[in-house]
Amino acid sequence: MEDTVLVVNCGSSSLKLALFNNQHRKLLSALAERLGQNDAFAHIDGQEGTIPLDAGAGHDQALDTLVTAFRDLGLMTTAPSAIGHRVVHGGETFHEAVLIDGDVLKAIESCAGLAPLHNPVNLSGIRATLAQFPGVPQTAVFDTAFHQTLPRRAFLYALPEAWYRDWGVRRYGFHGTSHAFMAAETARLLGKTPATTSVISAHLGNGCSITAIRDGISVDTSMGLTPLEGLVMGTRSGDVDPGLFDFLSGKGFAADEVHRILNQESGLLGLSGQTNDMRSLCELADHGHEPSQTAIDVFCFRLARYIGAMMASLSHLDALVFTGGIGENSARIRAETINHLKLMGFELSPDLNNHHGEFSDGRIESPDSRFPVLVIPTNEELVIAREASRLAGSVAPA
Ligand SMILES: Nc1ncnc2c1ncn2[C@@H]1O[C@H](COP(=O)(O)OP(=O)(O)O)[C@@H](O)[C@H]1O
Ligand SMILES: CC(=O)OP(=O)(O)O
Ligand SMILES: [Mg+2]
Repeated sequence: MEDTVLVVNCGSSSLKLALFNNQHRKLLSALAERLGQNDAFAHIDGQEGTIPLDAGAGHDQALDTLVTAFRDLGLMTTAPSAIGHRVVHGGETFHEAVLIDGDVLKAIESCAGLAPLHNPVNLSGIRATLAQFPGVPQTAVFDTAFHQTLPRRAFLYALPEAWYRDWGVRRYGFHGTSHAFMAAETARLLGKTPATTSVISAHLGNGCSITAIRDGISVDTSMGLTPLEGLVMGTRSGDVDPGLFDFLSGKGFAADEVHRILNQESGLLGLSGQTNDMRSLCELADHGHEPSQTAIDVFCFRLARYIGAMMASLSHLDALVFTGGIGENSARIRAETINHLKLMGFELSPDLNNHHGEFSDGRIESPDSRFPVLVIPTNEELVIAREASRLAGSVAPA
């Protein structure tokens, strides 16, 4: 029986599972969605139909249901030899992936206040696999770890210094696993080494962030204390004027209400009044729905501004790279964004941008562009699987 690695990615309302073999080839993947709601369901890739979940099912129940289904279908005949978890917030405690033990669990718990939508569900995924697979080495891979190299000038807010010293109020940055993968892939595609490659990496999924990577190291990023800062996202506002809070409190809004609206009812959903899904938004805009086009315009303009801002941290640029569901699939969003950056010398080839999937080098810039522009599919799960098997390999067999 070959060794396998199970990768668990608990998002705020979803659970993604993937099983890799010891060559790090993906054998199996599954998704549970709408967790905590009445219509929660799960789906195993390659299988017909969906698996209903109990109304209000949480991450632990979804995980148990999917693992049972894997076993029943004969897709998972032995326990995995390692398990890797995506953990969103590692604070300043974690600079790299770690094997999970009681102390690590406590430390992840202590970061939960900084990522209330993410860390509690990450912990519930870890507890569920600890119960399902006792004795299997489990690894936590942190979104924040790659950004622990940010210089002070990039991670400090201009706030009373004691807030950082006493409470850890600073910019942490997220999606680090994806940005690290982008840096390595860009170097590979350009025939360079990561340590000499400087990249601006735009991860555009439901959550969106952009990172400046100087010679392989994260030196600036758009997300901050929490994954709310920065770019426009599916349901998150990204940057707003902090003066908004006082204004809204004058209108009778409580702090937790504002928090919920900025996280769950803003971004593309808030602007369009229709959907947080970029693909649907593009279709609506094509049918003349003006608020959807406005949402797209605000998204692209904010992104272009941030690409410009990331230049301040670099001494040279090897490539601008797009990834995540939007970055990988939407030629329109890439074109509208790059259109704002003519003065900086970015220019796309419309043909390569529209047909990038047909070429293996990922390049989409025009011959006149000052900088290469690439589209690279991210693979956070693969990175987590590699880290989990590397660290499990360091555990002495019982
Ligand atoms: N062809 C497309 N055009 C525009 N947007 C797309 C396209 N395909 C996927 N997307 C968008 O990608 C986003 C989801 O990104 P993804 O990285 O899969 O999400 P998550 O952050 O949940 O992993 C959605 O807004 C979806 O509409
Ligand atoms: C940190 C973050 O924003 O994660 P996601 O994109 O999975 O919501
Ligand atoms: Mg994602």
